[in-house]
Amino acid sequence: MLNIAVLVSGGGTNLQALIDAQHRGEISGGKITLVLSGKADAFALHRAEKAGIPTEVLLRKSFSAQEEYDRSLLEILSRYEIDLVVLAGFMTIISNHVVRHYENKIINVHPALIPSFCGEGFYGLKVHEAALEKGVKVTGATVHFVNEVCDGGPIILQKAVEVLPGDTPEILQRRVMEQAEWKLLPKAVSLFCEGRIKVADGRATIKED
Ligand SMILES: Nc1nc2c(c(=O)[nH]1)N[C@@H](CN(C=O)c1ccc(C(=O)N[C@@H](CCC(=O)O)C(=O)O)cc1)CN2
Ligand SMILES: NCC(=O)N[C@@H]1O[C@H](COP(=O)([O-])[O-])[C@@H](O)[C@H]1O
Repeated sequence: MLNIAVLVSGGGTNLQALIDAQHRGEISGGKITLVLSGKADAFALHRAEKAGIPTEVLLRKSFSAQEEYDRSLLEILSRYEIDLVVLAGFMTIISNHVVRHYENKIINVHPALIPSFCGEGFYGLKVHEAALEKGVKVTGATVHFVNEVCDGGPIILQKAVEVLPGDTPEILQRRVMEQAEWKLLPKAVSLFCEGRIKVADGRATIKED
């Protein structure tokens, strides 16, 4: 059974999708054993506590040096014997040092079809604001491994979502969450725990069941 840490910063709807999938028995071979928040007031922490999952808070601004933050993050992940790290609305860029410790063992969900609307500065509603500003007719969500490049890691799963006339960033965000993020992330975590994701030449492939 793999130990899964879910890193959060906000409302935690993607965390909730993972918790619900686990309760439905859809994440075979893995268990959420830690929720770590980058913000002390994240509602995601309440979702974890309600589900009986241990929580930790680690604030980047509490550390003067990146190395100290990295050391603390790695110590927590080691203490909980974490095998897979899931970034579910986590808004801190993970350093190369930490990425190297968990190469192809950190999964992130991004609310756009990478390589569109991604990278530094593209997070939360800002992603959907950019999509609407550009006038795209289709957007979606991407689940990918995390590497040194923000949103640049091997793509695991993607799902397209229609942009509709009259969409606001909030309406579009909700549709992308409902139709894509909350389906893709549990699926990707389950595939990882089943050992069905292989990475070669910077690309991820899914082994047939
Ligand atoms: N090494 C990596 N770290 C992280 C990745 C990644 O792909 N590689 N993904 C992000 C999540 N994310 C997009 O999916 C993302 C998060 C945050 C930002 C961003 O620009 N953040 C701001 C600060 C925002 C805040 O503190 O409220 C910033 O760094 O200036 C872009 C993309 C998680 N980490
Ligand atoms: N670049 C990262 C990023 O923008 N992540 C996005 O933040 C939101 C978190 O919502 P949640 O806390 O309700 O899961 C989600 O839409 C997620 O895709």
